[in-house]
Amino acid sequence: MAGNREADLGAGLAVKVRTIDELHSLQQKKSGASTQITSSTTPLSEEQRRKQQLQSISASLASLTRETGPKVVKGDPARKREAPKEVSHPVAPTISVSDSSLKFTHVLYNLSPAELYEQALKYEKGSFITSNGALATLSGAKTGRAPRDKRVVKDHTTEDDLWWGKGSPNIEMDEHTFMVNRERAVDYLNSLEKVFVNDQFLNWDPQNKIKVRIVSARAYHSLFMHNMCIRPSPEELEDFGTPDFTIYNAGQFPCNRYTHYMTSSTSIDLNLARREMVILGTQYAGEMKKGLFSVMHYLMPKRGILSLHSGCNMGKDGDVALFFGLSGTGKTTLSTDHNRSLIGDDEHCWGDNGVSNIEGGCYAKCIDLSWEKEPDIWNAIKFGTVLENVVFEEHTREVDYADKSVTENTRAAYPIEYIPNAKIPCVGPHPKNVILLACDAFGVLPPVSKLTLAQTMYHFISGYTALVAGTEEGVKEPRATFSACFGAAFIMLHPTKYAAMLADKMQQHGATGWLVNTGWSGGSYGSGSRIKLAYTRKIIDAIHSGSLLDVNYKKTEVFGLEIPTEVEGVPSEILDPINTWGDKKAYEETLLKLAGLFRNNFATFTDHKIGEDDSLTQEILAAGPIF
Ligand SMILES: Nc1ncnc2c1ncn2[C@@H]1O[C@H](COP(=O)(O)OP(=O)(O)O)[C@@H](O)[C@H]1O
Ligand SMILES: C=C(OP(=O)(O)O)C(=O)O
Ligand SMILES: [Ca+2]
Ligand SMILES: [Mn+2]
Repeated sequence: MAGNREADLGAGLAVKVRTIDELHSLQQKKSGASTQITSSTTPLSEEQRRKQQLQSISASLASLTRETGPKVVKGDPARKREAPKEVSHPVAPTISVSDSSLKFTHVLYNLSPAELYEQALKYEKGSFITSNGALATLSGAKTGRAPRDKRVVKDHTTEDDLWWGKGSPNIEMDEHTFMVNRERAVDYLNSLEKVFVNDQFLNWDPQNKIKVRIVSARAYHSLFMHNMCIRPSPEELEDFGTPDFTIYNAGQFPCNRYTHYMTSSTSIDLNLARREMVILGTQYAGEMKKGLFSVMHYLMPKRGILSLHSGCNMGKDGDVALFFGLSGTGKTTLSTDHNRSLIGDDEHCWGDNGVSNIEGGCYAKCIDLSWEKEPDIWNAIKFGTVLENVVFEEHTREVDYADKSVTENTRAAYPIEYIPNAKIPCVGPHPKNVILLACDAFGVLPPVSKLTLAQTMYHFISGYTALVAGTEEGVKEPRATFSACFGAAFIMLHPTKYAAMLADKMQQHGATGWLVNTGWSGGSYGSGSRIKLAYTRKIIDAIHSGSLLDVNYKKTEVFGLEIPTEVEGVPSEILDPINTWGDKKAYEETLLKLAGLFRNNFATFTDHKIGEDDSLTQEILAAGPIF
């Protein structure tokens, strides 16, 4: 027995392999990702399914103006044992066709975060693991969106459907130019040894789910979209089929300035008829998520569903709040609330059954992030999270969130379930409160005011904020901005269309509108200071609990806003901004200056009717500042 035991021990400790290669082959086992299909139709064999998938990807990457593109094969070119065997082209290329068709492009299909980390760390300069486990990446020369380079194809349908001209974000291009850029992007992607393909979903409302495919050249982009879109289950992926919308992200490669309509080396092109988007000349990952948001702003209203640039959360009693606001006004920060479940931080739909998040992740600003102020966001920065453009200590890899050396617009993209109280699936009932966030750099808007429906519409259409530096290119300090529907950069139809839908839904479901200034108090930017996040949170708490409906109000001059005289946990004197200004005359002047800006901005909307109801249009026009 004793002798045998020794032999057993020896056998148990030694690995049963004969070569090092065999040993390495033991390390990674195939997971049984594919489950038994229980549908009534004849199930496809694993091989048939793979073949269909490859054909679909191959079709996405086909160069439309050439005989063929390269051969598409699945798998990492670095893994020699998966030598390309399968060729998906219907016709075998002959030597008379171009060289590109003789080449192989490997497709890295829906890789896991761990695999994407390895790809990024091995092949993409500027990729590092930070001490919290996140993947730090650099987005290159562009660290914010480029709205002046966003183009939309004007064709016979979009010509009448979309909002064009002054104030519209839709810069026109023609179909031919789109195809020139598309071919440029596809050729660039096909010239690479490998591309990443993500097949994912948008919209948690099962009846209005959209299938998206993202073809990109960087693991960073693939991981970003893995986090930001809804992740399919293995079964859903097997049944994915043809995508409803495809992004070609060739961001490392510029557009050609000799191409008609091009004004810089960057172009983000949307073709609604082809259901495609092409990105050239910018690697800022936010373009992809916001590009898809634009698509939803077109598709959803066609179905009677309102698309919203808002955060959304829900209390224990099922009370839902929407947080509208431009970049940097606090949608992500304030919808991430330890006492409430998070439905989403940025993009939602409001339909007949309630609200649904469009995305599967959050994209938080992380400049000056601290555990004390934003613990949930801090804790979400861990393995799997993409940390864009942050600076870290070279040895410990500890992130310095205060460092703006690369950009002010540093970001973290993480799956929504990284927030502990995320509501999965990300849907909820009809909203009770609609909170309009404005970061007022002039420091004259009250920290909170209760709005009438007409005022809510007036401020929704105005979409005022001081654009905080960073998210859009070339903005170095806060500046007053008006952006219709708090998202003019993303809306596709005329703002009054969305406004009419919002008014209708708010009326139907009895939602209360609020205006919350998360910006300056005690003076304008430069002399005053930003309202403490802790105070804003107290104000938001009082809105959620309903207690703010039961306090006394007074009406402000000029803007005619109803402001509470007290809010629990907030010093009463700051509730009326005039109290916080030392120089009262300067306050009056600044107030009138801002009112003038509002009036000028709204002039473009005065000729438009909002919905069917003429009296509402008149009320909205009267709900602006009076001076
Ligand atoms: N009073 C305040 N309310 C909300 N955010 C504030 C406030 N003061 C400072 N901030 C900061 O402003 C930023 C808001 O950004 P974020 O929530 O990402 O905006 P959005 O999601 O609307 O783009 C965060 O960095 C947050 O810490
Ligand atoms: C990513 C963006 O959204 P936000 O700043 O609203 O979070 C953006 O506007 O580029
Ligand atoms: Ca946004
Ligand atoms: Mn945000």
